[in-house]
Amino acid sequence: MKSFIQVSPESHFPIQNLPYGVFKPDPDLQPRPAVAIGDYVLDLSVLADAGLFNGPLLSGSDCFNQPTLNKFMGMGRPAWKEARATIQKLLSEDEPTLRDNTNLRERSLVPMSKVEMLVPMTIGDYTDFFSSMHHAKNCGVIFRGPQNPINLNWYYLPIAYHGRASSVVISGTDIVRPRGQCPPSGDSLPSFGPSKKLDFELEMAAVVGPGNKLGTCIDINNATDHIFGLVLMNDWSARDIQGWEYVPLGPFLGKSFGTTISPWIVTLDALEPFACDAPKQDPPPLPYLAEKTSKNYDLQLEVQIKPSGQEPCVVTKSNFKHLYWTVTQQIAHHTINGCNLRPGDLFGTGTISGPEPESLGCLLELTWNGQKPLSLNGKSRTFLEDGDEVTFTGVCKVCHHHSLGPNENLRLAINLTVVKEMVTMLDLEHALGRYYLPHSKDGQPPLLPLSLSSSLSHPLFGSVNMKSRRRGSLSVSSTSTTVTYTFRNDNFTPTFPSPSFKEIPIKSPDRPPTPITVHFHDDHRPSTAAARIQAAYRSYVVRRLVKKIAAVKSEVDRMERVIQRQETVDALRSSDREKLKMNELLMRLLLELDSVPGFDPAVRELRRSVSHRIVALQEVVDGICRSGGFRMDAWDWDDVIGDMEERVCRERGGEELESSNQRLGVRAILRFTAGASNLCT
Ligand SMILES: O=C(O)/C=C/C(=O)CC(=O)CC(=O)O
Ligand SMILES: [Ca+2]
Ligand SMILES: [Mg+2]
Repeated sequence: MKSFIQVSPESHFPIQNLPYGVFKPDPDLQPRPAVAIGDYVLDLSVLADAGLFNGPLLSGSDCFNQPTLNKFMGMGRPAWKEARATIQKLLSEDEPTLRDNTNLRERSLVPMSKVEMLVPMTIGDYTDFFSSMHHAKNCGVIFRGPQNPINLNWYYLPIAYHGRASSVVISGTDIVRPRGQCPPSGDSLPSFGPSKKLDFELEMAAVVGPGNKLGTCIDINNATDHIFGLVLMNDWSARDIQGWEYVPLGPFLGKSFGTTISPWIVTLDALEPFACDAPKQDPPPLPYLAEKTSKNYDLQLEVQIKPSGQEPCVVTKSNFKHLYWTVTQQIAHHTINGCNLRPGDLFGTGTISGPEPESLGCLLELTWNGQKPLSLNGKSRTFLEDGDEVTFTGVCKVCHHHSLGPNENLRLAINLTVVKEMVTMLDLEHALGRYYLPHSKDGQPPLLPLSLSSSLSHPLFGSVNMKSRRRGSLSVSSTSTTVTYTFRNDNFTPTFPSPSFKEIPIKSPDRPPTPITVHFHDDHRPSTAAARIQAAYRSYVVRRLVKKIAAVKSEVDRMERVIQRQETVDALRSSDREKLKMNELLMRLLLELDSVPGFDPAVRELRRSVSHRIVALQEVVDGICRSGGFRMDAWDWDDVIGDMEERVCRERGGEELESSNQRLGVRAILRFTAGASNLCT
């Protein structure tokens, strides 16, 4: 079959392909569905308006007068076949309807170079599988070592994670280098910053057709009818962020910052001539995953990286046929629990790596996690750099047993994506700086992130609740410098109709003046005013100090949780360095508390209770280290606590112990030991 439109032999879009997409002919016009033919996009809304979709399923349908393809996708294979037959006929060289109608041709055929392509469907859900055995094996060796690279479950079910649909973007969209936490190396704490291991993942993705209702499943042998077509997909991955965060719940921020798809969806009808047998599965799949015929497509894939200002280099060549789990098995598995699929849902295949070293689908594998750099234009390269353009190409080549002419290479669309340094860096830095302190001035490692919200809502603070309101502050760590104070606690009834405000700057040696606002109501006598100012100032200072203690307390909570973990116990027992580190951290918390002046009894009490908890933790750490090779559950906790009490009494004086158990932190130890033994049973 040939079109009346000239299609060059190199084109991805001969009349045999006719992939679907959505485009805008002009920034001000509505998006509309199209197919690609040669160097043109064919506007399906124009053909529909001209009444040219006149088959039984499509005549009268508005599926091509939509800004996305979801409606058409939901109509199912019979409608897709009818549309393909109509479009192929309209474009064929012998058919005069479009060929000889200049006006219709001019309105419906738009040069591809002039249009903007959009993500062609609303993607409600996006799932990314892990279906190439070569990829799974290589990742397993890299992440977990060579002993047992592939978990047993991988051989029984198509593993996947739920990806983020809202960050799926169309080819050509800049990808911002993500920032995040990267794993600790050696004894350091996790670091934070732009990812240094930004990677591509060579994937394809299936776009779901009709889908299924919640509570039903799709039979494996009908699953093809739920696949509208395939796109190329790049699941951009930040390997350093991913490696730190993915245990135990799987990929999260290391992959959610962007996923690129090609603009054109190639239908399974177009791919049919290139179907081939999928790999034989051993062990055989469970019956719900066993298909009568298990098909892949012989679809050659290639990735090029073009460093900024340089020539592109091909870095890998793979093939869709290497997938172990087929897309139909993915669909059957995804729905076997009754999970519903909807038109437009996206199913990533997972990185498609082949068996050869030059057919690996991502830089993680190609450079073995950066240990074996590639050479790009003579320069050594491990991961992606800013300004790189990554291009995926998929091509089905003519096979001799299909009588396709020389024009009839079937090519999939190009995916062209530029990576740029992120633009929102400043805002993000600002927002994160409050929670994560990269380095303190003295070069000490930071205290780990402090969370104030949990501490402030802790009952411990009930007695110093001052009913303050913060103005304009949504965040608990707001740095708002205005404290608005009403005198509820000072025997004033808050029923004044229109209070006036005064700002009173407070000077302190270490920070710029901070105004606080005092509400004056109908009583303006100087003595009352002075008393109120004093009270307001005092409350303000108390709150500042409480906040400081709260931050330390929250860190103590965290340390208590950390110390309860068996890994921590093991590390403390086996390494003096760990013990030293832990003691230093606890000591720094004590010093931090010491810097809080205790002129107010409530503040003093609070400070004391937190410092006693730290002392108790120090005792627990000592106890753990002294307990040598025992397991936590084998300890005699009564002895441990008895020892501690005795020692604390000896060192700090008996009366304090008698005055309150809680103050000595013994209750904290008891709580801790109860938690620890629960943990171990
Ligand atoms: O084998 C592992 O422990 C982990 C592997 C991965 O996380 C690989 C990966 O990035 C998943 C993907 O291909 O999207
Ligand atoms: Ca992936
Ligand atoms: Mg992704």
